Amino acid sequence: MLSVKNINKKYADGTHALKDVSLNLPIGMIGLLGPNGAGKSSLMRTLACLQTPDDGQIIFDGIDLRQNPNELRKILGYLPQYFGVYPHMSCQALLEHMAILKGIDKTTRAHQIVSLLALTNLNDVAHKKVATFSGGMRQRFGIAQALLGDPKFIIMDEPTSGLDPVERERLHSLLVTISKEKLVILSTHIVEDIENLCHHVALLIKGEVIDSADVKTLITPLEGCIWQTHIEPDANSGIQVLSKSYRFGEPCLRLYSKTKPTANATLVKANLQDRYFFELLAKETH
Ligand SMILES: Nc1ncnc2c1ncn2[C@@H]1O[C@H](COP(=O)(O)OP(=O)(O)OP(=O)(O)O)[C@@H](O)[C@H]1O
Repeated sequence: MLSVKNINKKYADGTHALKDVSLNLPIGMIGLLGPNGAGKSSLMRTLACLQTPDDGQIIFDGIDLRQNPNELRKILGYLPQYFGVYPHMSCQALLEHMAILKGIDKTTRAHQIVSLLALTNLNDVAHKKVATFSGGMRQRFGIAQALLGDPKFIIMDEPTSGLDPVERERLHSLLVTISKEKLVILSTHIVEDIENLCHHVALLIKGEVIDSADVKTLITPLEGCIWQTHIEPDANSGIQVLSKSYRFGEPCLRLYSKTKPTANATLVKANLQDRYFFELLAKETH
């Protein structure tokens, strides 16, 4: 559905934000996972044709997007990480305004706004100013505006950041609903969001694609090598500690080792976070 070939992006100050990025992404909900500064927003902005890459090709559904940016506008819905709103406009008026800017005719936009307000659960606040919305309501508004024009390709940059658990869950259901028969790219550094929502994940670190596959394929290389323990291994043992979290105040460590690393360690199922931390550690040590 989306094919990205050899994209590079260097900013004016010399930062090489995207290094020969190539990806083949299927339809459905796709997670773009990477730490702060990995290049996720740079890639999103490039895919949305909001900035030009130095080279490379982006093909969506047979359309070369760099050659035909106007075609992209017809099929793209974009929710940026931060978006401004006109302070005095109501939710409904702002959707109307954005629909006009997208060139949607009067009858279609009237229908779409009614259904999008219902989908995003904003009916009751349709006449309130978006500037007065809570973070969650604002993100739901962001999704409603991104869906105007029924786009086939949707880009969402960190849609759940800063939301409370209830709003996050509400947003997750909404994202699952809208990802049917569309390509939805969701950028985040929250591994749990990706595990909950995405069937395919692209892992981006320091501007490079480390891997891109379905979650099971990404985890498989670590199966049989992830161990859990509450006792820190000796610093000189060379055992790789992937993560250290706490449960009820007790430490919980996840270790990577091909053989049983310590007497108290238990073999556990690998998860996406293990793979993510494994790759981060590998990048740090190289
Ligand atoms: N306009 C710009 N000019 C110069 N450098 C930039 C610009 N935008 C981003 N960068 C740099 O490019 C790199 C990638 O940034 P980017 O915002 O794409 O990462 P990210 O993965 O989205 O990070 P975050 O999760 O923190 O939003 C960083 O080193 C960043 O400082």
